[in-house]
Amino acid sequence: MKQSIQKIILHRLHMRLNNPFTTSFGTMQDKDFFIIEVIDQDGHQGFGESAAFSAPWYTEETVETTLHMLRDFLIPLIQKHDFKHPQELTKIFQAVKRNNMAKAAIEGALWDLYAKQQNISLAKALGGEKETIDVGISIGIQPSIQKLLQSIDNALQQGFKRIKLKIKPDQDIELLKEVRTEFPTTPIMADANSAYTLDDINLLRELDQFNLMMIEQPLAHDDIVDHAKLQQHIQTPICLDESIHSFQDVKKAIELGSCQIINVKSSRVGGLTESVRIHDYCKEHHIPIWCGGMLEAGIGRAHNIALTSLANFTLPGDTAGSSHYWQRDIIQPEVTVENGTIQVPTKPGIGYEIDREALQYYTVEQQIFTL
Ligand SMILES: O=C(O)CCC(=O)C1=CC=C[C@@H](O)[C@@H]1C(=O)O
Ligand SMILES: [Mg+2]
Repeated sequence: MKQSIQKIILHRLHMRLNNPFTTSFGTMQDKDFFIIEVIDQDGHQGFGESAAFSAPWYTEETVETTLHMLRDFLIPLIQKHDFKHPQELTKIFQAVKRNNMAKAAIEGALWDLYAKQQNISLAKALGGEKETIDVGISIGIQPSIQKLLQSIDNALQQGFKRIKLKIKPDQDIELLKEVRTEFPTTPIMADANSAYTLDDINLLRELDQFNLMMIEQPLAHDDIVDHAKLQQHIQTPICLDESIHSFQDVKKAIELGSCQIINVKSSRVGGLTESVRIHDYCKEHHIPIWCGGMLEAGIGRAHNIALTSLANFTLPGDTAGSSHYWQRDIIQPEVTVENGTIQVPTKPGIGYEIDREALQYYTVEQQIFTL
């Protein structure tokens, strides 16, 4: 496939979220990111989207480190090496430690291109089987409990299959009590984004009364040992997010008993190839997984939908429709959710067209690399 590639274009986009997204680390309203376009000699275009935020609060990567990695290391590695399949990139990219979000951005574009060259959907290329996927919604920290209850109610009316809430110290037990009073049986999970330590074990044990589907990443972003200790003291299943950067991390976390569920974000683990490896391993070990989100625009969202079509993505992911995030998305048609489900596209590649006019509207900078 390498020989056929002629050009790589980095489009830098600025897009404003419809609603500010607040976590225990702060509030985000604007997204600065890259669309990576890879063009081959037959005119096929593959697209990927970078996930790192402007500041390193979620992982160590940022928009600027993504640019540095792509421009100075990853694109030169692609220019230098031959490959027939996007799976071979894992090995080629081994020359660069971590920087998984930068790797995933370009790997995703090459997977899309590969699927288009094969004239099959990206979902099929990855081994996906589902025709529709169940989705949930992630609700950021709200200014008041009334606002939160209202947001949950809205989400349920739209049909989302589960609700993810953000919690943090002082906005946990009381908040969940109020939520459970209003919504006693709704499938609800809580994401702590590493806001607690093992000293909070008694408080975290109190969460068991709320019958949550899971608690996501309660302890440190780089821990799997304390999570294993915590899991022995609480009934609520632990789901790991920030702690998982690779297939190896998954193996160790399962072996240690650090979690019962995994949130797979292809950006965080370095791409789709690693995500499929994680999927297959978790399936074999009866660990349910779901696809997380990074407030992506349409291209990243399309990749998430294709990935979620694999069989062991048994729990609803954080994949709301385009209009939840954006005034106007960069794909056509936009992603729509009906009764809490999204149709997996069957057209070649990601299965959505790029809205060139929207892409241009949001673009602030462009760099072209020839091969
Ligand atoms: O809607 C989405 O894309 C999911 C948003 C979401 O919950 C998150 C996005 C990015 C970082 C985190 O705060 C959080 C998560 O931890 O999963
Ligand atoms: Mg999370």
